[in-house]
Amino acid sequence: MLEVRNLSKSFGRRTLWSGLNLTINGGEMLAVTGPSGAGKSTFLNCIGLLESPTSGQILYEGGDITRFSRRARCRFRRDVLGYLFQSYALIESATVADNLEIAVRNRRDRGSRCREALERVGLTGREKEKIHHLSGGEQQRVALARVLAKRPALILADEPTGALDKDNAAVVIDTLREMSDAGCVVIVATHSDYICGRCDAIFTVGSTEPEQVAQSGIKGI
Ligand SMILES: Nc1ncnc2c1ncn2[C@@H]1O[C@H](COP(=O)(O)OP(=O)(O)OP(=O)(O)O)[C@@H](O)[C@H]1O
Repeated sequence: MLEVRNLSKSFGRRTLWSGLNLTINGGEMLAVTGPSGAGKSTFLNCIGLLESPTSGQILYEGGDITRFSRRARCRFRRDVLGYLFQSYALIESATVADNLEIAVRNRRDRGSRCREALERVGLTGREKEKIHHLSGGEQQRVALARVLAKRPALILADEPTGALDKDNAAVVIDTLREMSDAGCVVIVATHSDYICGRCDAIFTVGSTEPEQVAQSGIKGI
């Protein structure tokens, strides 16, 4: 379970957002929306420990991750978190297989997990290709396969379909929905009404609590 309590973020004198509260359980998928510049990426980056909030708490399984030591932050990123960026964030000069294998710590099932993940995103047989030879849609499917192979409990996806055509976007959203249904906490920053409709709740950055889309346990606190 992830809880955000009274979270605020300012850059200098500019307050992006303040007093954010939400609770999201495993098995739930939350859309984070709001106008360009509202601070969606910054919100995800605070949860992903890439940025620090100005005040408030982010609790994961009861522990305040904003107070983690350097070592605990590394462990959290390594063991819990999966990040999917609009810009893919792959190692371009490396192969598809290299980009996936780096995400799986357990050597014993590394090969099978990577194969399964590539099959799920429709890239079986492409293991030896270099990332920079792939199309944008294929690169995002590799990034998605990397998250699948890693099997994180918390997935942060920042505009994951922003640069994709309809078919590739559908693979990404269907897969994130499946991972959520399998028990992950999934948070997606998006401008897309379609993606908002696939989520259990919508959180508009700038408001203080999420709005329900369907029956779900996500609630403001
Ligand atoms: N390190 C920083 N220092 C100062 N300002 C920053 C920093 N990072 C982000 N900002 C500003 O914070 C605001 C919110 O940025 P952010 O990328 O979180 O917005 P967003 O809602 O994700 O936007 P978009 O929908 O366009 O991606 C922007 O005006 C940005 O310039």
